[in-house]
Amino acid sequence: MSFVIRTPCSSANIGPGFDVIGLALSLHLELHVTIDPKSSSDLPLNCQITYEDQSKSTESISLDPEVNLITRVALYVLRCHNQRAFPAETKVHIINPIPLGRGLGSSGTAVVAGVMLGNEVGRLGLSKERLLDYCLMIERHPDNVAASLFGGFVGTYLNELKPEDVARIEIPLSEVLPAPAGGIDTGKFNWAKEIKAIAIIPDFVVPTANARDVLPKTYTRADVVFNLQRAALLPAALGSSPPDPDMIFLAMQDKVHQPYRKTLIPGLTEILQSMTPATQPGLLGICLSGAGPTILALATDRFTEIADRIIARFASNNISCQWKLLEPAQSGATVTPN
Ligand SMILES: Nc1ncnc2c1ncn2[C@@H]1O[C@H](COP(=O)(O)OP(=O)(O)OP(=O)(O)O)[C@@H](O)[C@H]1O
Ligand SMILES: N[C@@H](CCO)C(=O)O
Repeated sequence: MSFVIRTPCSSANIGPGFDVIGLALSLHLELHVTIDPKSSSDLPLNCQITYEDQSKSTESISLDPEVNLITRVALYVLRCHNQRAFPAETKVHIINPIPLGRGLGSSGTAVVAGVMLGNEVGRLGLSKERLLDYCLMIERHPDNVAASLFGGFVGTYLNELKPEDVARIEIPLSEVLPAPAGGIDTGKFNWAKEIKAIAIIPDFVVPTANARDVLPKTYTRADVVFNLQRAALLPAALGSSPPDPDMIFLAMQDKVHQPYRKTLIPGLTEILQSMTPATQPGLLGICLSGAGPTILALATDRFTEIADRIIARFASNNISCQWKLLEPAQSGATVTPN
């Protein structure tokens, strides 16, 4: 048996939709999987991992199936279904173009790929809605994993779990969560075909955990209302064709996470304020991608000019960047025979 799991990366929040709104983007993690029970060797947990880095990341990825995030998640799903290891002679070749720890959802994408892998090799036949529950047991916020799993531009939610249920991660999910814990709204939001995403990816890592630690525990009513007003506008603004640049720019403003993350990302405030649709033709809006440090600029044209302006701002803080022109990935995670 041989198959490929393809999972898009994501940009979450898109400004005001902190932990709620996510967008799947056209940069895909691939797992090339073969299972050959006839060949015999003594693989740990029956699994051999090989890794091809196309992301130019400096961080190394473990090839131990009990440590590697993708296979660890697959084992969690398998063990919840009384399967202790991979089927004999499972080989997983990972091809990863997603930069690690930069705000393009590398970990959420790996978690989605991992639950898809567990579902396939264990022949579990779980629905994507149920797979999202497994993702949430690991990732805990739904915006990035829901975008990678379902694809497109999504609004997501979590049901409230009791803390004791959340803590029972080793218990089979069917006992912890008889009903789905979270999901996406009744459908995906529309995305206007003219809008492309420019990802400007600085050459340093911000672990998401650190970027969450700098956020306050409480907010003023004024800041909450500010974000709610803009988050309510955002899907309509980004779904309307032709796009209205002023409406999109306004709808992408945020007071819940970006202002606090400036301590981790030199020049962040200046970059977010450095241009508007009035001063940069083609620009629609600009935000931090995920927990950063990547900047996501939405635009209809002049992509190189917009990227160059943001790269120059980072350069004035001695930070180099790469950039990519991406589009929404509508299909989400897929499995195809090889
Ligand atoms: N393909 C992969 N294989 C194994 N581990 C991975 C893979 N991709 C990411 N990871 C793990 O996830 C970590 C990065 O996760 P982190 O949540 O900090 O950032 P991110 O997901 O890239 O950004 P964000 O959540 O802001 O979008 C990496 O350091 C690595 O340990
Ligand atoms: N919503 C998350 C990013 C996605 O992992 C955050 O901003 O911390």
